[in-house]
Amino acid sequence: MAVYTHVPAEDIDVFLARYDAGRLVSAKGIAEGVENSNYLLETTGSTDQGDGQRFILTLYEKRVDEADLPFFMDLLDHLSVRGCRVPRFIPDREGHRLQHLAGRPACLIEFLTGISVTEPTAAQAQAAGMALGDLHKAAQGFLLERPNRLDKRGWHRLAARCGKDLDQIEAGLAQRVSDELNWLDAHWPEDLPQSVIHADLFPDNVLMLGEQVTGLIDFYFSCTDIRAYDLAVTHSAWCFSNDGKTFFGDRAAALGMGYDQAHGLTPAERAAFPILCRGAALRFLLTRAYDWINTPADALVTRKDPLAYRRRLDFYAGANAAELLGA
Ligand SMILES: Nc1ncnc2c1ncn2[C@@H]1O[C@H](COP(=O)(O)OP(=O)(O)OP(=O)(O)O)[C@@H](O)[C@H]1O
Ligand SMILES: N[C@@H](CCO)C(=O)O
Repeated sequence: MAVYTHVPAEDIDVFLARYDAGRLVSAKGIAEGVENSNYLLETTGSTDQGDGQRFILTLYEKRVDEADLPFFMDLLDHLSVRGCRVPRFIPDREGHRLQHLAGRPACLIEFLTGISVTEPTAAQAQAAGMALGDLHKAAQGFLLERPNRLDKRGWHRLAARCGKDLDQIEAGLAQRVSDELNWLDAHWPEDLPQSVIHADLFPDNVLMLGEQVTGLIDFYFSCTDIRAYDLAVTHSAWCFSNDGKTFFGDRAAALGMGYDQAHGLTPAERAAFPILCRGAALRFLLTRAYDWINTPADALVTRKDPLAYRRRLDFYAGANAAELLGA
């Protein structure tokens, strides 16, 4: 589930009155997601904003810093103007995109159609690769910057906060993480091109109709970092079974092909790709491990399995760029 903050329908109706979005017809809490509270709103509205008369209402909970919201808002406007299917933040009649509701920062957001796939096909992975390449092209010229709090230094901080509790998840995991951090410190590429990246392009953040991408959502980790690292994150999320036990080479080759069609990797990015994938695997291993350790087992939020990413890490540690991206 992801409705941490319950808002009475009457309050949503009052909130909506600030916008040219019509009156509330229904408000349903959205179960998916773990970070924020999301509602799907239907309105009577006559408006040229949003897709039909549906909107997303997001209340920001723990990990999103209110001070970062202008970066996300301006980024989505920039990408949208350049043809990317991303949800814009909707301004109220006075031009304000950021509001407060039930004591939380809250925004009304464009609704995009589509569903997120759970078992992507190679053709869907190719479409996701193209959409990521298009995003990187469209991001050129976006001048705002946001540091990646989950960069290598952030991984060290997270590992320190998890400490020996990592061994409660799996015997030897604390040492494994420490060894990997040392290896990445010695090998992480420092001179690859940087840009704004999505940084969390999992299948649940890509809306699709069949093999067409209809929307990229959940930009709340977007930041400035190594551009090819974004492809590594996407690779880690799209090219394995959920438990990380099976690598799907056909999806990986298709993802790489799609990215090449839209943007492409330089030889240096390609050579560094296995290292970037190790970093991506460690990043999700650590955030999942931190949540695992700090979320009670009986909490309403389903904890994601950190070991699914330890297995990916093992795989990446033995792989070369040709295996990961197709010849
Ligand atoms: N603009 C949108 N258009 C259509 N559906 C959306 C939109 N934004 C969010 N959703 C729906 O809400 C769900 C949760 O959104 P989102 O992924 O942003 O939540 P979150 O709490 O940030 O979760 P997480 O970070 O765990 O992915 C999505 O899976 C999707 O079903
Ligand atoms: N995509 C992340 C969760 C939130 O970003 C994961 O699967 O661990």
